[in-house]
Amino acid sequence: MHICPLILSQVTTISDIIYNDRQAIELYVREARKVLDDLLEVLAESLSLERHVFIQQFDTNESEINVRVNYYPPCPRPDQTLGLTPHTDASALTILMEFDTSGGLQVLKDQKWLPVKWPRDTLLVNVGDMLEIMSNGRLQSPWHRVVTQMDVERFSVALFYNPASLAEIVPVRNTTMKNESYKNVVVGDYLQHFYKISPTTEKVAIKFAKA
Ligand SMILES: O=C(O)CCC(=O)C(=O)O
Ligand SMILES: [Fe+2]
Repeated sequence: MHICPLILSQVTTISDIIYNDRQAIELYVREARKVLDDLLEVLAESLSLERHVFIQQFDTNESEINVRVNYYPPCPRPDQTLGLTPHTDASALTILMEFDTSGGLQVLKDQKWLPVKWPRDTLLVNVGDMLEIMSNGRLQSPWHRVVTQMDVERFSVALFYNPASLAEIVPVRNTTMKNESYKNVVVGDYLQHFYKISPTTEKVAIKFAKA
């Protein structure tokens, strides 16, 4: 469901009909945006960068928030069926909410799929490709997937935070650091590329933004 900018969100979607509570979602989105903006500043500081380097790339009126509701029904053959295929999020940051603690989200680390530890009643924040590009690789978007389970259904809500579609994101540069591997990229161009080649079997979409 497209939420921000508001001008694009007037269309009634199937999610409106199913969840019938747009106001609650909009309130959630407003509050989430504050948390995300704080996080962008704190993440920059944690990398010894100027506090504003990431957040300045998000226009207050034009930056985009999209919400996806994921439903994973119980599955008789979890060994043969994934809930969500392996991917990175194209966003800058994603906030994930799940409605029970049944698990299912996994992240690839050292070539192994590991269950993500997700304490009850907590939100999970995921770094997406656009923040990897903006941070010039100092932050990495994880390759993740969701597995199904035989007797358990699961809901999650993913909130994706992106700079405006026409914005050109600019990777931070620091001549004393190695690994300056990304170039400027227009958000809309990146998204178009990302969805054109997705799904993939490894993290290839982001090569589009390599210098
Ligand atoms: O369901 C989850 O926990 C993860 C969802 C996710 O990765 C996504 O929607 O991009
Ligand atoms: Fe994801």
